[in-house]
Amino acid sequence: MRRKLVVGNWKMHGSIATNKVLLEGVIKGVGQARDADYVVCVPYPYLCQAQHMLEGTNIAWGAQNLCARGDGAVTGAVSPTMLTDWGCTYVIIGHSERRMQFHETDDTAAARFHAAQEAGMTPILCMGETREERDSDWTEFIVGRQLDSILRRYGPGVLKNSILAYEPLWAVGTGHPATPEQAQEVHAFIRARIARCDAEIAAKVRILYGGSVKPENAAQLFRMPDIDGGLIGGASLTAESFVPICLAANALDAATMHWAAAL
Ligand SMILES: O=C[C@H](O)COP(=O)(O)O
Repeated sequence: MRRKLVVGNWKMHGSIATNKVLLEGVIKGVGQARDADYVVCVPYPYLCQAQHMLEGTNIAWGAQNLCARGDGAVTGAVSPTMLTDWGCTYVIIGHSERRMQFHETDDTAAARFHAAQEAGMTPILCMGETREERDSDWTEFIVGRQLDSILRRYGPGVLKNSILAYEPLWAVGTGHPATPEQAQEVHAFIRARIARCDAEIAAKVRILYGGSVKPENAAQLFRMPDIDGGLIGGASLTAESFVPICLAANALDAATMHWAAAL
């Protein structure tokens, strides 16, 4: 039984004042929701604020990127141990915005994925195809390549302590999410590809869907058999939209767990 997980990715949004309102609302809204896991990935300058406000709650915090190297002469970079110093337990790796706008590659994503694990964090590896790639029927090729960049370097064992996220670029920030069936198809493909290496790990790894998830569509997406929660961008910026998404995951998980326990 895979526990549902909802991760908010604030991207480059926030201020000390607005974060305070948002986090207070999220703590109030999901503080009692213990049947799923919740994380917020905040911009670096707000890690201190996240730690201060979330320590001792059921909401974890993380970063949106890291440098694969240890402390050293790398101007502008943030090392894995700097993140763990602020209590980060998760870090997003290979988000499409990093790949497109900062020229990050499968190779650099793999190195950062590994560095995050070495520092004791759980990396959230993002994968997904563009609209053109989907229209050319390349979805499995692109997502398979992104997944294989990790598998072929480190083997399936590294997926024990990691999260995968399918985020089709055509759905990110567009208001046009993948249908539950479209997302399920790719999630099932990812799981089957891992199962070729290790069936047990494939059955256990959590695969999130990201791309225009809203309170209105979250439950339908999360109900699909291979979708284990969501990576939420725009809708994670207010408690009014993020909390219902978190609660959708919580309610589904609670219902599924009670059902499974009754068998
Ligand atoms: O990391 C989050 C994704 O990029 C999804 O963003 P979105 O929910 O604004 O579409």
